Amino acid sequence: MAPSQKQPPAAPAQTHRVPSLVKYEDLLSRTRDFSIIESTLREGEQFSNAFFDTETKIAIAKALDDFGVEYIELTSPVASEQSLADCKAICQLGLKAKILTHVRCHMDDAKIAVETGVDGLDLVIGTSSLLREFSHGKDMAYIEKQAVEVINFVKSKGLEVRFSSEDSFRSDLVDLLSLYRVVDKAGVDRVGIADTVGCADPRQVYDLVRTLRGVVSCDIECHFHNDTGCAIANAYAALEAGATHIDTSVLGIGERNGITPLGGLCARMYTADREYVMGKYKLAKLRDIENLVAENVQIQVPFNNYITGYCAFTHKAGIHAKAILNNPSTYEILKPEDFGMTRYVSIGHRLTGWNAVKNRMVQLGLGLTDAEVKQVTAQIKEMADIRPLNIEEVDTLLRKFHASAEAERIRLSPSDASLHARSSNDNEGTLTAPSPTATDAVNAEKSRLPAPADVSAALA
Ligand SMILES: CC(=O)SCCNC(=O)CCNC(=O)[C@H](O)C(C)(C)COP(=O)(O)OP(=O)(O)OC[C@H]1O[C@@H](n2cnc3c(N)ncnc32)[C@H](O)[C@@H]1OP(=O)(O)O
Ligand SMILES: O=C(O)CCC(=O)C(=O)O
Ligand SMILES: [Zn+2]
Repeated sequence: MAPSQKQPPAAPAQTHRVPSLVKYEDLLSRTRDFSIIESTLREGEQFSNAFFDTETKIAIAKALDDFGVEYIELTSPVASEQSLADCKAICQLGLKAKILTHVRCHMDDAKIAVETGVDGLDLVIGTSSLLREFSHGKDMAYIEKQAVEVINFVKSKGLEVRFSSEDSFRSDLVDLLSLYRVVDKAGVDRVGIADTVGCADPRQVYDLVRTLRGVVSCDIECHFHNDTGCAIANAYAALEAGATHIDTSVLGIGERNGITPLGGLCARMYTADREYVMGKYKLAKLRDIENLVAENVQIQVPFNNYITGYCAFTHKAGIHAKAILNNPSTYEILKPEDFGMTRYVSIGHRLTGWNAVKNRMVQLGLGLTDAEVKQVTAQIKEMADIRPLNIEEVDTLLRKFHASAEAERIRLSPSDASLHARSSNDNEGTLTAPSPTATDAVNAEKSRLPAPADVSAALA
């Protein structure tokens, strides 16, 4: 570019807003200052397949503690003798995370719970007319009186206490806010909002939490079911509106199809503030925690799971692959290495492109000219029109192609052969080979259909 055409140097990126331009919404937001209440050992135990013996509960609690969640919520000790014993056992582990147990807002339950050694109680009672009529049969006046009584009792024991209204989004708003005002005045540490049936959308969540933020001075916890697919978005909207605590479970397990998943919430919050999330959670442990829980409840980690799904960092189409190899930010919002994962570029299919194939050639140490890479890419596409090839089949094809290209070069001009081979090795810095955490993606490729005769013959 001629000197006269030079652009002025770019202004430094603006990282802080001028105070007068900070919006009220930004001041409310807790997306950079929130806590996770991990409820795999409470809500997760309500998942249809869940049965956690003591040893498993302890392993899960330790893993979550190591990951860095701020709270671990346990099943009510009133549920069974073993639940009581397990609650006590987990309290004795000396974990960094605070241990909570989840009980009905009733003195009988609270009296048992405060003796277990927990750091706090999560009290709950249904406030929607449906639950008042068909679950516990109590009216709002009774609920209010009971709530204050139980809160005072728990506080008198020096424990943290949260009060939550089950089915908040189908409860009367005036009833709800009056109740929360009363419990806030009674000195509750947190109030909870629960979308028990998964009916809420992010806008409703934002409105309710923001309104509540103006009514109570205590912390606000939110619990979102995923029946209509909004559990993560709702959690994010709640934090934007000033909620301070979000309930999660590993892989989202819980009643019906569950709640906000721990991994999904991490992915979302990392996108909002990578350093903050990486600073407080050991993200590379997610995969092991999910595998531990999946194995215990006899499910597979879903293919499209946030972060750890087998194809979460697999890139396929040629246009994507080229750009990814030049700069991964082009098609990745999450950096796989931040989660102990590995990127994988899949090439044995008809959507592949020569840039991706060239990259694989370089990985294999096989030098070809760009024109030759384009030729072998055409061969891959032709074969992959019959069925996709796995990585070993692609490698076989590339090696065969390379050997015959080399032989041809030597035949034509023996002294120039090695020059050709070296000329295309200029892309080494951008390589991405299948590696241990990409093995799921590689194995999936291998397990596809057996080779039809014409494909196998070409590779033989
Ligand atoms: C939305 C949620 O996930 S809330 C959390 C759900 N968790 C659990 O249910 C924990 C596991 N539950 C259990 O082990 C049992 O249900 C128990 C021990 C809590 C109660 O068992 P049971 O006494 O046999 O009652 P059952 O489960 O049939 O019915 C629930 C009882 O709790 C009462 N109840 C429900 N919510 C509340 C509440 N917040 N405060 C007081 N009582 C309540 C109901 O009225 C009903 O009592 P009743 O029929 O004896 O009058
Ligand atoms: O205690 C809470 O806030 C939530 C209880 C619960 O699991 C629900 O309402 O779905
Ligand atoms: Zn729930």
